Amino acid sequence: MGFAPRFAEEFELHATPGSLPARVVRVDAQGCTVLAVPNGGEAVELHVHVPKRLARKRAPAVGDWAIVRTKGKGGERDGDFVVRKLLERATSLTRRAAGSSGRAQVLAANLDRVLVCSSLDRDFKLTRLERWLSLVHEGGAEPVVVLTKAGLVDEATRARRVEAAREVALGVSVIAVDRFTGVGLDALDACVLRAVEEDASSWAPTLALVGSSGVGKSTLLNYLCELAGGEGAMATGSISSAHGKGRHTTSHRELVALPERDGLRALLIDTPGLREVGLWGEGEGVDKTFAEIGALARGCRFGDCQHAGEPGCAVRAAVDEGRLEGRRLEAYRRLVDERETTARRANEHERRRHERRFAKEVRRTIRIKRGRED
Ligand SMILES: Nc1nc2c(ncn2[C@@H]2O[C@H](COP(=O)(O)OP(=O)(O)OP(=O)(O)O)[C@@H](O)[C@H]2O)c(=O)[nH]1
Ligand SMILES: [Zn+2]
Repeated sequence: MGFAPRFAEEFELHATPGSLPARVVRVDAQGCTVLAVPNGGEAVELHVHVPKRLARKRAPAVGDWAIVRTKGKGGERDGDFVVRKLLERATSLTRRAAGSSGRAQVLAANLDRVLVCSSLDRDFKLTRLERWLSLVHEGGAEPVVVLTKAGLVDEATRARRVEAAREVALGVSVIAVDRFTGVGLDALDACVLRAVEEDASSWAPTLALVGSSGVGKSTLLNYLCELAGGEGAMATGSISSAHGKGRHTTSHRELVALPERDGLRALLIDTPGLREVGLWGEGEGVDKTFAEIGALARGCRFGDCQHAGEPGCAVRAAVDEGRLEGRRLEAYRRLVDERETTARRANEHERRRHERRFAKEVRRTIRIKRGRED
C-alpha cells in the first residue's frame, strides 16, 4: 500500500491499541474509502467516517495516510471505522481551488511519480506542460511527461512535438505513447517498473496520472492494469467501472493497486481531467521548471531583476541572441506573476479568517462578562 518507513514511524508515534494505518483511495461527501489490513491478513477496502473537526482542519485527499480506529467496541467491519488522524504528507499535488482565489485543493498526496499526460494531437500545448511541471515540482514529486495518442499525428508532427516537449521538460523523461498502435508502451511500462525498483524496496511506489480531460489517462490506467494479464487492480469499484463498457469519465480521484509483477507492485492514482490548474504555493516549483532562466538570471545586473527591460539583463540578452526562446521567458513570467497574485490572495483570505475568528472570540468574551455583571 506504499507504507514507506516515514509513515510507519509517524504511525508508531500516535498509534493507540486498536488503531490501524490506512491509505485513502477515494474521497466522497460522507467520508472516505481507505485500504487497510484490519485483521493482519489481506488488505481490504473500508468506508470510514471523517469527523468534521478533522476535515475542517485538513480534508483528506486520495493517497493520504490516515490512522483509523473502530468507532465503538468490537466491530471490525466496514463502516465501523473512523479517521483519528492524517499523517504528514511526503509530497502532494496541490492546485488553487477552481473558481476561488485564496484556497488550495489537494488533488492527491504521497506520490512518488506523476505522469503528466498531454495528447500529441489538438490538445498539445507547451504552456500547459510547463504549468503541470511547475505544479508537480512544487509538490515535491518526480514528474514524467507522457505524450499520448502518438498514432493520431503524422511522423513529422510527432517528432517535432516530442522534441519541443523535451526542450521544456528539463531533466524530465518524456515518452510518446499510443494505446492502440502500441507505440511507446514498453517505455511507459519501463517507467513504472523503474519506479518500483528505484523508489521502493519493501513498499510500493505511488504514481499518479494527471492531465486534461480526454487525453487518455483512464486508457493508460486500464492498459497498466491489464499488462500483467491480471483481473486488474485490487480496489474494486474504480477499476471495474474503468474496464470496458464504453467511455469512462473519471468523476473522482481514485487509487488502485496495479497487478503484482515479480513480487513487485506499484500504486496508481487516476485524477479527473481538469480544465483549470491554477498554481499554488510559493516554493521552487516554477523555478525548477524554468531552471535555465534562473541560471541565466545570475548574470543580471540587479539581484531582483524581473527581466522586463531592466538594464544589464542577462535573460533578455539571451533572448535577443537567440539562446533563449522568447515564448519560454514569457511563460515563465506569467507563472511567476500568477504565483505572486495567488500568494497575495491566500494571505488576504487567511487574514479575513483570523479577523472573523477574533471578532467571534471578542463577542463571546463580552457575553460572558455581561452575564457575570448581571
Ligand atoms: N488513438 C488513440 N486514442 C486514444 C488513446 N488514448 C485514449 N484515446 C481515446 O481518447 C478518449 C479519451 O480517453 P480517456 O482514457 O477516457 O481519457 P481521460 O484522460 O481518462 O479522460 P477523463 O476521464 O475525462 O479525464 C477515448 O475515446 C480513448 O479511446 C491513444 O493512445 N490513441
Ligand atoms: Zn534580468
